[in-house]
Amino acid sequence: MTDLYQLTMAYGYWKQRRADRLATFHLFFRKLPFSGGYAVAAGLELALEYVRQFRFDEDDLQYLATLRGNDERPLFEEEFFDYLAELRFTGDIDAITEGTLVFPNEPLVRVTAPLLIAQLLETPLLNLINFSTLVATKSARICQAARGEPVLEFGLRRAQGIDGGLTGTRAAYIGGVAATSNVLAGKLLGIPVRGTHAHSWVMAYGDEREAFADYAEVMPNNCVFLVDTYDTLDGVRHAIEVGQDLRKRGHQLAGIRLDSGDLAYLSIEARRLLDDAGFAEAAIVGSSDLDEHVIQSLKQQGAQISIWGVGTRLATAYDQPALGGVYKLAAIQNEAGQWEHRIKLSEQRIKTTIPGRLQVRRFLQAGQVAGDLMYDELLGEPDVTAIFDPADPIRRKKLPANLESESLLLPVVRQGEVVYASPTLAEMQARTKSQLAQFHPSVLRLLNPHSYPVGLDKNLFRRREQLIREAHGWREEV
Ligand SMILES: Nc1ncnc2c1ncn2[C@@H]1O[C@H](COP(=O)(O)OP(=O)(O)OP(=O)(O)O)[C@@H](O)[C@H]1O
Ligand SMILES: O=P(O)(O)OC[C@H]1O[C@H](OP(=O)(O)OP(=O)(O)O)[C@H](O)[C@@H]1O
Ligand SMILES: O=C(O)c1cccnc1
Repeated sequence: MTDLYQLTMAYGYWKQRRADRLATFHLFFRKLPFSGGYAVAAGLELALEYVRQFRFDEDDLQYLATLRGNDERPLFEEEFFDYLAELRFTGDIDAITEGTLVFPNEPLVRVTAPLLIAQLLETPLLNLINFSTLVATKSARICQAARGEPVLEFGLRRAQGIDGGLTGTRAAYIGGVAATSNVLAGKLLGIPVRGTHAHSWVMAYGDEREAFADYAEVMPNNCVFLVDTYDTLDGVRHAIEVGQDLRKRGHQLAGIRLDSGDLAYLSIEARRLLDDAGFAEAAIVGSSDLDEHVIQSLKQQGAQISIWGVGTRLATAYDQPALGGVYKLAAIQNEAGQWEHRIKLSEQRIKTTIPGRLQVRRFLQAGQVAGDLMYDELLGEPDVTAIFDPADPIRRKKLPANLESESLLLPVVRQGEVVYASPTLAEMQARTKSQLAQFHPSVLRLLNPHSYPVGLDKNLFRRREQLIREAHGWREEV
């Protein structure tokens, strides 16, 4: 599971005897998704499982042997397959744990390994981390808009294939949803599952009251009636009537679901009808193309929805279909075994990479985050006096002395062995929640958020500026 060009480079490194030089790569994104103020890291456990299982099977090699160049000769020579057959991941990986809030340019994953294998991991790591981080972020935004009320993930039918559905549900759960309609995710990942019924149940009967009554007969302990098939408020009245019968049988009407029309108006009216009939405990589930913006607007309108069903726009990260995470070489050993920095220039300053072997230190002040400082372990201990914006040399944030801090990149693989026990998904979800509590609301707001200070320590900033000058062939500082 990789792109062909990773294998063409791997072949080249092997032939040119560069395969075993140690190199450090960073996986990071440059721009926050959804025009938001934060992202939620996710996908690490999946990436570690990939690394654990990494190897070329016999049938993989047989397939690669069929590939031809433009002269119809084999692309790879036979001995390369003997090499690949023995190849295992032998390097080190450090990574930011799932559920951590992350920001542009910070390495979410750092790989230090023989060049050939570190390169081969580019595509799978990006595939596994990008989508999960994107959906976990979307989920956190949606849950934030719901202000602690349960969000149910209903997106499987619109997800990008089976794996998109499963991975999407996993990430949505890390971001904060309470449960999913996705039974496969329940079975395989232990995520709580919930479900109501569809319009087809009511349409199969024609008579709505009879449909609700029959449903209540077979499933008295899971009655959330979808009331909008014909006339929504009549539907609420029918739900109440069946709820009264349920009570006589010793059960409770769990709630109703609204799936069309003006959800603010209808939920307020439905709440009144339910309360007047003595069903104050019955929940009102709202669904219908919801996302964080619609939920926020409904809240502002006083909508009486207590559970939010969100499908398409969550599972597909509808307004931004991809996170632009990249994987860049930042340092490599030379022939003598000494580490050298590497930088990629760009006309856009923000796209010029950050060289070195990076660690991220997050500073805390009175329980709230103060800023993230990236530094280069190859240059030694960080200078913790200020955070320099890599995109703008004028912008820097001074850090008070003796602040509490935490290193975000943790050792997860050492010499090819996974040394990190992934937390449970529920623990990852709890981490997202506790992380969100550490950030100022101005960073978290959905519209035009304040940008959180993330940058380089003085040593790395200077080193990078020097490398930029050298790469341009400028000798003097201007
Ligand atoms: N009061 C409201 N304020 C803002 N947005 C709302 C409000 N009520 C509903 N919406 C949103 O407006 C959109 C309405 O969608 P649309 O007009 O396509 O049809 P619908 O009412 O859901 O009916 P149907 O499903 O039958 O097509 C949905 O995204 C819904 O979440
Ligand atoms: O709107 P979403 O956020 O994707 O939530 C899931 C939707 O899936 C179901 O209906 P479906 O979309 O199949 O049909 P409908 O649009 O006609 O209700 C459900 O009734 C929700 O409307
Ligand atoms: O259980 C539900 O209400 C549900 C499940 C999937 C999609 N829409 C709604």
